[in-house]
Amino acid sequence: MAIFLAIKLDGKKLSQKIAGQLQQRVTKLKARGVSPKLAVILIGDDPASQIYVRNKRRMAKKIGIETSDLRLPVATSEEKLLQIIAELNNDVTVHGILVQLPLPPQINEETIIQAIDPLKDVDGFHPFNMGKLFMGAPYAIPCTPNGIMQLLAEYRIPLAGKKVVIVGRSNIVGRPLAALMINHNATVTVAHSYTKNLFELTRRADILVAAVGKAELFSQTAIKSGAVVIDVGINRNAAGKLVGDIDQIKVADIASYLTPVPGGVGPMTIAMLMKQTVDFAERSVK
Ligand SMILES: Nc1nc(=O)c2c([nH]1)NC[C@@H]1CN(c3ccc(C(=O)N[C@@H](CCC(=O)O)C(=O)O)cc3)C=[N+]21
Ligand SMILES: [Mg+2]
Repeated sequence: MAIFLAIKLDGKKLSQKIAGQLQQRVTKLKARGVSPKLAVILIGDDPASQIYVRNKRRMAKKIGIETSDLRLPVATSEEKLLQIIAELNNDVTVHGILVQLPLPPQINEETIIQAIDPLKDVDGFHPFNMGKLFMGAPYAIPCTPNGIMQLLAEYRIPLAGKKVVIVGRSNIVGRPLAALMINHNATVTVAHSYTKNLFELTRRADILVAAVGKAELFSQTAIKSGAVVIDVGINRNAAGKLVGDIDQIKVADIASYLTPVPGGVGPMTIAMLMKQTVDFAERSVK
């Protein structure tokens, strides 16, 4: 069996390169009197959402994108949230709207996602955008899957004809990533909690994407020698350390490429959110 020392798929580095490109586009937009603006709504105190909000504010500032962060109490009603979304939809100075998920139980996620103007839907979660994506003609692309695709492209990792196994079928990651991979001619399998003999399946993958939210679930026995491994998980282990769904140390010895946690998929998600906002702002003046 060949021994690999996985090459790091450096999301932090690529996200900084993308930020530099976006900065130039924002400068041009501002010269034309358009200041790209992203509105973020955060309800409650989901830990992953807190990290996301903090890091995206930082990157937006660096690029020159305006942000308005609205923090609402966990008891906020659906009616109130719908009213805020309607105001943002009608505000011509706002180019992108993002409502942090998950939402508290009194608010229906589907109702909220459908209320966002699809042309301002930076997450790409609206049925219009999901439908376009699944038909192979995307308008807005969900940020985490888009970030994964950009990272694979940067490292020239071919997708056509490759066996891709995605573990996790969320609307945020698994489902839209499957659509993108199909659009790039990969052969895609989506596994989930009902999948039988999970590791037998993942061991056949040329490219494995782990998006289940279970700390270090996948180790050497789950992975083919030389596989490309993408770790989407953000979990806390028993010691309170941020860890992915992949046992990074063990898998680094057999994978050909591996995304670290942190510094892999997370920063790419944010870079794609920024890119989507700038794309929307440019489309608003074209
Ligand atoms: N509508 C919606 N869209 C989302 O895309 C969405 C969401 N809601 N809710 C929460 C999850 C989670 N998420 C993260 C993105 C980046 C990092 C991130 O920056 N990660 C850094 C963490 C580094 C640090 O510890 O600061 C890294 O992996 O390197 C984390 C989490 C987006 N999500
Ligand atoms: Mg995301």
